[in-house]
Amino acid sequence: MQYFKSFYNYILNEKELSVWIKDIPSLLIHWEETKNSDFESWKKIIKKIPIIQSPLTELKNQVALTNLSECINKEDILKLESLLKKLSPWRKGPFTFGPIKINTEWRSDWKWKRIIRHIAPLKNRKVLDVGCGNGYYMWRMLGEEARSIIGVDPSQLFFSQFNASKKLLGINNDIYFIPLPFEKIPPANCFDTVFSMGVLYHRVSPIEHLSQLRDQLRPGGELVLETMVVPGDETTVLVPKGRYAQMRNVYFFPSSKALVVWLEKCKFTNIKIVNESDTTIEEQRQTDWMKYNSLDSFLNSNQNLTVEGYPPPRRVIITANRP
Ligand SMILES: Nc1ncnc2c1ncn2[C@@H]1O[C@H](C[S@+](CC[C@H]([NH3+])C(=O)[O-])CC(=O)[O-])[C@@H](O)[C@H]1O
Repeated sequence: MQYFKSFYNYILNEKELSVWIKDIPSLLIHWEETKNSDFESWKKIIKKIPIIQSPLTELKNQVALTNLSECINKEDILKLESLLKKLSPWRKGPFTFGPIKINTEWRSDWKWKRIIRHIAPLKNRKVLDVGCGNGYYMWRMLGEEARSIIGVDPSQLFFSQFNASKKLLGINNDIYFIPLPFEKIPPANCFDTVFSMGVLYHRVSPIEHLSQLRDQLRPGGELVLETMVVPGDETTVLVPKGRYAQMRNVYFFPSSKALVVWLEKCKFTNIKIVNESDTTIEEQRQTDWMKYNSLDSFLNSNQNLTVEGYPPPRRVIITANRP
């Protein structure tokens, strides 16, 4: 409950989100009761993170707390760095907390750069980020002056990383993380922009996922969809037999053209492929903050196939509207 008090206040005051009041609190009570064993230690780490008085933040061009060195001494900065390291692996970022640079597995800022120029300006929009990871993009959305941002992701580690960065950045805007699987969230038909980035290939039923995204949007609202694709025409879809680039729980990798057909089937309009690019080993790599293997270990020696023999990772960004 302690985590969700302000979120409940927010949805109680947002008429269009009041449909969530019936189901979400009971789902979150169940979540509280079934948290994994590491969560308690992550909670203790977050408790030890200092509250910064008058933090100066930068969210438009990066996620940064710029005046940390002026607020706490060198020794406390080292302590803070070791606390944050205990929340590893940090996959999405980077984050700059004064002299502490969280060099994450992904250069998520590069993806944001590819996306931001193609989407409806987020200023004053009500935004939903499905599969929000540790919330990196939520901070960037706030940097674009979105009115409110709700992220949904079942990972308890990412929820903890979000809470750590929220505490450090000292931000009390309407920005909330719901640690549940998206499929459990009732349709609200009210968001101005819904993001689904890096989630579709994890879904057993991608058409259902697209329909659920549509049903969170208001009429005319914008979907920003980012997912992995394979080369091919409208009829091409790869369903890997086992893993893909060593990832488990992956199901459908359509071509971009096939994905457009899926979106049409879900009645989206104004469908635009705005970017398609190969993922490089510079964008996804092992760092001090993510010490497990990364993309270069998941490709063959020529880097022209995954270790399983599939086409290497390529990602598309598509925008579309709910009619
Ligand atoms: N059922 C689900 N409901 C909601 N989230 C889920 C579900 N299943 C998995 N996830 C979450 O979806 C995210 C997929 S990563 C993309 C992160 C960010 N969006 C990015 O674009 O970097 C993949 C990637 O690395 O691209 C993870 O945070 C999962 O916990």
